[in-house]
Parts: sequence; structure tokens; C-alpha cells
Amino acid sequence: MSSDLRPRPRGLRARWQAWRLDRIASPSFQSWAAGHWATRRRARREAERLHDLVAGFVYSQVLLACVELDLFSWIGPRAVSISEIAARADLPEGSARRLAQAAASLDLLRREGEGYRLGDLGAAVAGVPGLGDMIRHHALFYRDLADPVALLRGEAEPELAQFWPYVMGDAEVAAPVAGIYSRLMASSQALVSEETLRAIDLKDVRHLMDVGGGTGAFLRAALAEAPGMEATLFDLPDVVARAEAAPRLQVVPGSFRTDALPEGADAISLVRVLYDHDDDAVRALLAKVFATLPAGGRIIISEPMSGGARPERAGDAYFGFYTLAMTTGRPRSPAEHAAFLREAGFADIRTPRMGRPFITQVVTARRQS
Ligand SMILES: C[S@@+](CC[C@H](N)C(=O)[O-])C[C@H]1O[C@@H](n2cnc3c(N)ncnc32)[C@H](O)[C@@H]1O
Repeated sequence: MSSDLRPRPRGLRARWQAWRLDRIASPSFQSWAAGHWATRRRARREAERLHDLVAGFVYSQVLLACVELDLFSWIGPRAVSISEIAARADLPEGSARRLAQAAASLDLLRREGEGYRLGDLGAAVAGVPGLGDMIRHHALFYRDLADPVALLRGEAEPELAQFWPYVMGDAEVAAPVAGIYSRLMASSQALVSEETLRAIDLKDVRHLMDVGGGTGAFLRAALAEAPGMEATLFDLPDVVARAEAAPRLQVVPGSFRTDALPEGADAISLVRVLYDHDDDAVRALLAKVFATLPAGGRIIISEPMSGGARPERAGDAYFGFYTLAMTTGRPRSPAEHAAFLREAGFADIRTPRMGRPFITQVVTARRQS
């Protein structure tokens, strides 16, 4: 936007910001800052940050190629040659070198002499449960993001919405793809469960019900932590059909939209559920949870959240656009969750400090009477 079109800044703070932003946008200032000893380190850092933002989509596709070609499962600490990479990945040698160089620039591989070994980030990708599936399913999301403006205007028909069958609310669509998304949900849930269980204390919980609990990965982890506890898994019939049986775990198929929630739990968790739904559905679900819990019962919400007044990449950029492509839901900040909880009648609202907030954040509350 031309600076002539901008409203004139009023007040000292706004004028200072306007002056500062004009300097940053000025090619002659950029060139001066890049050369001056006092500013060049910062100027370089900022230029790299901008370049990474511009080129980030390419880096993600380099990662996807590595995952699709399964490089991180067989390239280990010993360097392998380009001809070996080319043969195992079924690529021409030139392409294998191009990919290996790109991956090495991103610390996915590490170049050693003429060969390549696993890099630190490549090792981490191989070690994070479910990350491979997550990266693979991004192929769809990537296509949906090709025209972000059309997506924002609601003029696109995003594929991601088809991937999550419950979004379409169509049992015919649900059955064939339910297996793929349940696997992705279950594997990615290991990290979410770990973070959630670190943030909450289940000592005083007798019976935990996980609503929209997928195939039960969170409950199995919770049961392992709380040996005396009972648990109920509640999710759509196609989804819970894939849940593995476990001691102290009962499985109840149903829809939280149309069915009553099973009775008997003194704590109810909603893990990565609310951000899939619009505000009316969230209000209705929280009201059902409130009505189902006994006095003193606890609700546990765990999902990626918006940064609110301090926007965050994971919550606001990634999940903001992810839910946009799903055509439903949005990430909410802990303060927004708290407001919905208060509206539903909950009190004693807590937001524990999280170790890795980009994986999940937690808000808990109690029904007091
Ligand atoms: C994003 S997944 C999260 C699954 C699991 N809690 C996790 O974190 O891996 C959302 C879950 O909500 C379930 N869900 C969506 N609509 C539902 C409904 N109307 N009734 C019950 N479950 C529903 C989906 O089937 C899905 O398992």
C-alpha cells in the first residue's frame, strides 16, 4: 500500500512507529543498516527472517519430499553417497543431489565430504510420533492454500474439509476416510496427551470422560497415570469402532450434537474438539458438559489456542488457516475459552502454564453447584 493512502499518524507513539516503519521500508536505509557495524547483525537477522518467510513454502515441500521418499528412516549417522540416495529413492542423480543439498541446508541432513548423513532436524522428524503422517496430509492443505485470498473470501472448495469426515457431517463420506484421519489423530495425540497430562492433576478424578476422544489415545495415557480411575470414550460410531479395548475403559458411540452425554464422569475432557466448531456449537457442547457433570466436576479443554492480544504462529497462523480450510471452527485464546466457560456456568477457571504451547494449551474449570 502506498504510504500516501495511509491515515496520518496521531500522537507521539504513532508518529514514532510511522517514522520507524518508513526507515525499515526505505531501500537506502536498508543498505546503510546492512553495512554499518552497529546495525549490520540485526539487519542481517531481519533480512534472513524475511527471506525465510518468503521461501518457507519451499522448505516445507523439501521436507515433504524427504518424508515421501522415506529418507529419514534409512539415512543414519553414517554418511551415504549420492548414488545410494538416488538408487534407494528412485531419483536421477542430479535430483538426488539437489534434494540432499536442500535438505542439508535445512539441517534435515548433514553433508559430510561428498556424502550425507542424518541431520538433527531429520532425526527429530523421525522421532516425533505422527509427524510423518502430519507432513504427508499437508499435501492437501498446501493445495488449499494455493489461493489464500479465495480461501479467506469463502470462494474456494478446500480439500481439507473432505479429509475430516465429521466436518461434513455425512456418514457416507465418513466411513472410507475415517481410518486415515483416526490414525493421524491417534499418532499426533501422543504429544498432545503428554503435554495435557503434564498440565493437569488427575489425583482427585474418579471417572474421566473424553468427549470427541477419537480412538482413545488420550484416555489410555491418562489411565496409565491414574491407576484407580475409570474412563469413558465418547465419539462418533465410525471413529470409536477403531478404538482398542483397555481395562477400565468403556466406549460409548454417539454424537455430542444429537445425543445426551453418558452420565457418571466427574471430569470431562475435550481434547482438540472445540477449535473444530463454530461458536454456537461450542456453546451447546459446553452447556451439555455442564449439565452432565456433578457439582464439583471438572472440565478440561486442551487444544492449540490463539495468542489473542499477542498472536502466535502455531495458534493464529497455522491453526487459523487450518480451520479456515476445514471450513469450520477457529482457534480461540485462553481468555475466549474462559468467557465461554463462564457463560456456561463454570467457575474456578484455570490456565496452567504450558511447556510447549504450540502443541496444545489447557484451560480447566469446575461446576460448583
Ligand atoms: C480433531 S479430532 C480430536 C480427536 C482426539 N480428541 C485427539 O485429540 O486426537 C476431533 C474429534 O471430535 C470428534 N467429533 C466431531 N464431531 C463429533 C460429534 N458430533 N460427536 C462426537 N464426536 C465428534 C471427531 O470424530 C474427532 O475424533
